[in-house]
Amino acid sequence: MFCLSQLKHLPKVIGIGVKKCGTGGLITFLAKHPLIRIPKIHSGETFFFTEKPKTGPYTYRSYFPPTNKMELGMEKTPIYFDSSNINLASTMKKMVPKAKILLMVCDPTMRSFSDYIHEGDQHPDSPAGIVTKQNTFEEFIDKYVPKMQLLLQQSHDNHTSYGDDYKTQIMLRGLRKTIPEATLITTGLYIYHIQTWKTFYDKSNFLIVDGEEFIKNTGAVIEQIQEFLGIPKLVWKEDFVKHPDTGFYCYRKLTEKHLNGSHVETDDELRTSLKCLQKNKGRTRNGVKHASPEALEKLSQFYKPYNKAFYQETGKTYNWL
Ligand SMILES: Nc1ncnc2c1ncn2[C@@H]1O[C@H](COP(=O)(O)OS(=O)(=O)O)[C@@H](OP(=O)(O)O)[C@H]1O
Repeated sequence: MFCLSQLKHLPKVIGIGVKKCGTGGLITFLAKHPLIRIPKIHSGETFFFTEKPKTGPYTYRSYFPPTNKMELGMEKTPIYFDSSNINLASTMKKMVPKAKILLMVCDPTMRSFSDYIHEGDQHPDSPAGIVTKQNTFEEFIDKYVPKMQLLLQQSHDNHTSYGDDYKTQIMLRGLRKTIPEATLITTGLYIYHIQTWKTFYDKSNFLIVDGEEFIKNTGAVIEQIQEFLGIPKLVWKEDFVKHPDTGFYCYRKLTEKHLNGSHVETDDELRTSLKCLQKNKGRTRNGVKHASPEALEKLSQFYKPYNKAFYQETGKTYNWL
């Protein structure tokens, strides 16, 4: 008998994070490409490597829709990047050695505030959600930044460079279990979390995307990713249009009538034709929810040396200092 699961394959593309950097937009817009196929569950998030890696490749494969030789199965689970399991990258490499990895980073200060709002709204009973209900963002920063500074100082000993400090990499990942709400801050210490990925994936299979750039130039970033994945460019810059109210890019396939200008759309027509991300995306970056500039400045000062080290590590200057 013909069995669909026989046509299921392991993914060829995995988005590993970073949480709140735009990973939802990344997978949603990439899935507009006819060769990219994503799991139907949880916005394409399987959590396989954090929840059940021991169940093996057969289980992992079962999450994906059937794909032919040309098609690329893709998932993204933002927590992979800095999960408590330091061996996650090595397990992934063993199971899907040829997968291309997408890492979307963004300004860690803005990421932290976005995560703070997200946990309070989406997971009010989680440790982070409870802390966000009990503290304003400013109070949270005043309590937890000094705590993190102390832990980092104690762990760092005599190390001169940040990234290769294995003890601190382990310590930060361990905080997920001991002080879970601290991840609102520690996830943004990219320089530590990237180390294990660097060990297992070389540049040809690992693309770092800037989430801030993605917000500003969504279509250009999506074009760049298609190049990296080696698939024909079928989703273009021109397929993305800014929503007249939110200012975020949404998808709308460019058609002949747009090209020849035979029909000029009203804002209302535009609103109904756009395929935007769900409503809980875009709460902080366009100022619907805002934090005090002082709290953001404190956090940004805290991240500064770690951002600099990350710039050096990746050989790219982002705009977060
Ligand atoms: N096109 C478009 N529309 C709406 N929102 C956009 C878009 N592109 C990027 N973003 C930013 O994505 C942020 C959410 O990040 P993630 O999708 O990674 O969140 S999650 O980890 O999956 O929960 C989300 O963060 P918030 O602004 O805090 O909601 C957005 O700023």
